[in-house]
Amino acid sequence: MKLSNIKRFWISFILAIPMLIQMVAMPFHWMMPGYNWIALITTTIIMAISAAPYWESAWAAFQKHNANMNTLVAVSTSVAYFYSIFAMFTGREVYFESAAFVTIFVLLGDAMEEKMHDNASNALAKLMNLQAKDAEVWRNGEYIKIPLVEVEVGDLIRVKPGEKIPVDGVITDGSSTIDESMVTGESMPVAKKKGDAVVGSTINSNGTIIFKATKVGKDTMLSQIVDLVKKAQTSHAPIQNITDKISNIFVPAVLIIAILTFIIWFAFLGATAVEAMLFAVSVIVIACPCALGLATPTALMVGTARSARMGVLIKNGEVLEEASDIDTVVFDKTGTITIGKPVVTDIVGKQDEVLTIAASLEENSEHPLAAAIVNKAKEAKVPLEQITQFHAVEGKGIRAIYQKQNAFVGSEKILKDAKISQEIIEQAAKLQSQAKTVVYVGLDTTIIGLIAIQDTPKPSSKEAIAELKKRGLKTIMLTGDNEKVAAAIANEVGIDQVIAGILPTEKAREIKQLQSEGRKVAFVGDGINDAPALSTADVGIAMGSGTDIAIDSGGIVLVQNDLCGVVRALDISKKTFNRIKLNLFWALIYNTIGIPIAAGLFVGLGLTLSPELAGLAMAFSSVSVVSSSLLLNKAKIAGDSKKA
Ligand SMILES: Nc1ncnc2c1ncn2[C@@H]1O[C@H](COP(=O)(O)OP(=O)(O)OP(=O)(O)O)[C@@H](O)[C@H]1O
Ligand SMILES: [Cu+]
Repeated sequence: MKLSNIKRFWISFILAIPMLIQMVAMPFHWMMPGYNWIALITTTIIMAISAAPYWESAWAAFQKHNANMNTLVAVSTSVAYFYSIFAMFTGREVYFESAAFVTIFVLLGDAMEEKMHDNASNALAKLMNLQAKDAEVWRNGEYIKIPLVEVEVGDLIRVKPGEKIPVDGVITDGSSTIDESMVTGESMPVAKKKGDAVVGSTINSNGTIIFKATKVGKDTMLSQIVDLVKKAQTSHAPIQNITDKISNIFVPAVLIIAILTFIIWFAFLGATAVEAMLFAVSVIVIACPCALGLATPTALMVGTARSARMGVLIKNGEVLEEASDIDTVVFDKTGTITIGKPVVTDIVGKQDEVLTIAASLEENSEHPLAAAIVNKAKEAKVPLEQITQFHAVEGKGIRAIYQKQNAFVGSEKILKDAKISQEIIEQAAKLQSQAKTVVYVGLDTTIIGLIAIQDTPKPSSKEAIAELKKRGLKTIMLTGDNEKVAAAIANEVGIDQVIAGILPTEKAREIKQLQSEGRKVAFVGDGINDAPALSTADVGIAMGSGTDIAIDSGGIVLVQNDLCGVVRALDISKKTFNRIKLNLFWALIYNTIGIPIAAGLFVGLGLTLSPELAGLAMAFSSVSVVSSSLLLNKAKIAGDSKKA
């Protein structure tokens, strides 16, 4: 028979009601008829149902020469129980209620934790239930409704206004606004048109759209989020090692203190054996560190779920602990601080010639700047020419043979011995100071022109950086771009410091350098080519694009492509970790204050603690730890408008 802790708690509690009545009636000198027998029978059932699992676990630990929390529960309850049986048949006073209530109170803590686990997994199950049940899919010349599980990658799916989008995909026809709040935490609906990505389980509000499924089943973004949160909730935080260590010394120490308490009272202070035994049992009960064991997991469970609702996915307790202690935030520039969709703004030199050569080369490049130049060429309708021997010089630019001449496009670093006129130098400096990236376009040893490209900061970057600085964090921008451009952008968004002109491969080294100066560094990047920097930093924060999450790359993943998520991530980590510390404090203070009282040190002041009261205090400390963790749902987090 496998009963849940919650059920066991209620059964035991109901069985214990007669003993409770007797305890209340005691001061009025009323004795329940047949009380001893009633107490013996009900307590025996309670021991069998509720105490036995603790005894078994304690016995298993004892065989391995270990002692754990269950040892304390087992020793205290079995001493009270077996002594009471002995007392009953030798005509002495019984203490069945001590055994029963200590068991019930220990169970209360366990039941609360179980309840929290259930609630947490229910919340996740609810998230999965957000999925549509079926989908309207194009099959054999018409749209037909099929169950969700039968949808395959590549299917064309029609979604009408007010319906749920069944799986992840890309719109092929139509446009609409879509409510993505359940996945991103963003409450504003997002306008989407042909070519835009959609996420399963979000709600289509006003237009009919047709989209092509790209991810189904376990691969959808929602499934991945649920998986990640599940893992995070049951993960371990390093601070728990302290808890484990404390428990390891604690339990044997408590048993020794209990034995000493018994000996001192009985042998030196003139107490009867029964009185001395009750002091010892109280010591064991009050010292039971079950609240200590609840302190970290319950807070982690609430904190990681809360952050997921805001579009911040924290991978595990270790990341959360690190993130609570960050003093420096390093940002990648392109696509992180800026939108990442650069556009050509100025061309210096013979416009058509410069653009033709640059675009002919850039057509072969994957760099974001290349897309800007190729787009501009299309817009200006200049013809592109064939090139040969293309090669990209990482972090510098590109080279190729264009009409038998050496052509190149890139930063100062690619120029080598090309001659630059004073006029070009001045032009470049002027454009750079306007926060525009300047690339040089050259043939053999002459610079034939410049192309200025602008990538504007995201609207939220400035505000997010101001919030970080308000929290006393140092902000640094890391970029391969030129110093002047970097400084201009940094100035625009309020970044403290720039590290510019570095190669992509050097980014991780720059972070190590900061760490060697004693800084605790978070790196924020887009997760595509920043993997080494993300993993070198104490905390790697990877930005998602709102429809795709780079789950592997960072310890923290932001669902939205927005720096406000960084502020939220650091805030919730700090709040959760502080809550863990507070929980540990409360869990320990009960034991520390309780033990001397239970041992009878303050008998002179009339202050004592019976085993039942000790059990109540212990239960109360578990309850206060669990409630304190639940309060994290209510803690104020910047930018979280949703009520928990
Ligand atoms: N395909 C290219 N076309 C033109 N210039 C290029 C190209 N690739 C690199 N460059 C030049 O090299 C510089 C550094 O490039 P890199 O890719 O390291 O960084 P970035 O994209 O400018 O900025 P960030 O480091 O913030 O992503 C660019 O600013 C540009 O001047
Ligand atoms: Cu306990």
